[in-house]
Amino acid sequence: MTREFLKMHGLGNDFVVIDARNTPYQPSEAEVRAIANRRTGVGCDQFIVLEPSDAPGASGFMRIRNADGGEVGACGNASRCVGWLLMEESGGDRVTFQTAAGLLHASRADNGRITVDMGPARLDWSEVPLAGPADTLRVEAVAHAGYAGPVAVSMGNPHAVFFVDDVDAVPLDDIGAALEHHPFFPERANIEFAQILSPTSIRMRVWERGAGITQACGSGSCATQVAAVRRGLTERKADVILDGGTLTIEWTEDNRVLMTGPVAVSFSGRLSAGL
Ligand SMILES: N[C@H](CCC[C@H](N)C(=O)O)C(=O)O
Repeated sequence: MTREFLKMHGLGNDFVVIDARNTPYQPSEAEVRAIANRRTGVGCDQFIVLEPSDAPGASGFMRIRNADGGEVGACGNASRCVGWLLMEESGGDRVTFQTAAGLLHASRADNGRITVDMGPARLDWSEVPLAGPADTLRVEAVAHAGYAGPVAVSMGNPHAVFFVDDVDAVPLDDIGAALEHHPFFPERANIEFAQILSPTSIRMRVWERGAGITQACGSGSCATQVAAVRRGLTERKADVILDGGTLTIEWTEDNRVLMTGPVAVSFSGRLSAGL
């Protein structure tokens, strides 16, 4: 059997997207790894399957798999891509869809950009989760290679945000994996290094759980802005400047995190063999 897919990206964080709302599709971890492989497969950071949803008002369920095959609860850049696809399909300018972390609401913004309400920031240690009670504003138990005390926050997936003076000086290739797998993160973690440029702009680089260094991370940008506001470093709305481009993130007073940025379709294709 073969399946059509769309190759999409948000600021270079790229996805293979399959619409399985009419024909169920639950690939194994090995299948996802093979598709995500940039040498022998299509190549992507995350593999997205759109499934039927029985949640009232939801147009579908977005299943998120990392390149290592694991299923995760949030993927901001892919959420903008799926939101755009669903709005193109309905002709509307807002849409709701389900993820493992809850309902997301997407809407059209200016210049072809998409805004997704990524839901609340989860701030308690047990929600990240961490291995034990800790002050998530500065997790002293997490230290490696001279970096210590990140802010821990969940956007439906775990993040550890380190604030540094110069992100480009951080040897992310060398230390990302050790931090992702730090024992204080029982479900591993996405690792962000952030440099405050002004009260309304942050430069950030990311090592993603299950994917490594990516060009951009939407949920990581949300986590970074929440962390910066909690530390008193930025206003509630700021631009996060990533290797692949810029996202605008607002953490509202009623604890919703709104992410705005572009989406792009790279190409379409067909997957075959064992699908
Ligand atoms: N690139 C995604 C994040 C994927 C998170 C995934 N790496 C995880 O394990 O949680 C984003 O734009 O939010």
